[in-house]
Amino acid sequence: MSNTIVELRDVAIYQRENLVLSEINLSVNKGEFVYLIGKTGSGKSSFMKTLYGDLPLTQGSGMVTDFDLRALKERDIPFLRRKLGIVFQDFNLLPDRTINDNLLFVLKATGWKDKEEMAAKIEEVLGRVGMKTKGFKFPHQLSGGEQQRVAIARALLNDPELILADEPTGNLDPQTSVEVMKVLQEINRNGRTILMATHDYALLLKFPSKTLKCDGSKVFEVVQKSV
Ligand SMILES: Nc1ncnc2c1ncn2[C@@H]1O[C@H](COP(=O)(O)OP(=O)(O)OP(=O)(O)O)[C@@H](O)[C@H]1O
Repeated sequence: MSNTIVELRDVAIYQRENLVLSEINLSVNKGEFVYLIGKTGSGKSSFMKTLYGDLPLTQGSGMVTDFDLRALKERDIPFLRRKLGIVFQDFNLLPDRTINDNLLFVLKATGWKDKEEMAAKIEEVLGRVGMKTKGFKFPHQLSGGEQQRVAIARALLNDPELILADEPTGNLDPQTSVEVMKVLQEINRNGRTILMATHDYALLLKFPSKTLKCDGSKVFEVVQKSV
């Protein structure tokens, strides 16, 4: 089996007719933790959207897990998304139901049927993010950091091959950001591949890892200076 989770060759990314990024050549291997950095408007979100099939790939070639992005049809997208865990800046939890029911909703929507298996899975993912005892709460009863932990737990439900996190600490204070980051690091240590877009350079210094930068419509790997 291939060790590569993401492979982009000569990719250009457009928003409508505007070229956002071009000549992208990169791969992400299984088990890596990769940052995607760059100024606001440099194309980080467009890059992430291309990987999860929200922005069609029209130029170059791209593979994400075993999906060919150029050949991706509308009907393939739910299947691609099942191989991915996606975490956003705003936690996107459904406000009208408890944490357990938020997770149950996703399991049912992705084809799970067995009640006991679903309950066990929910307990497992909440345990991984340190939220096992809070499943009965509603999102508004949790802090931002706790809501983001739940969003990460939700991303883990279908054992994704790749976690795409777009500014996951963007709405959190510095200390809470570090806590959420530790959760992501732990998940990565357990073997999961993570690609995280961020503009939080303090986190990069605290948790150094492979870093890709969007700048001047290019994406390139940067070598972090040691602190
Ligand atoms: N739906 C859209 N339609 C047209 N242009 C868009 C759209 N979304 C983004 N853009 C443009 O594409 C470029 C890249 O935006 P993108 O959101 O990918 O940047 P970003 O690096 O994620 O920025 P931020 O850190 O502010 O989220 C910007 O010039 C933006 O104005």
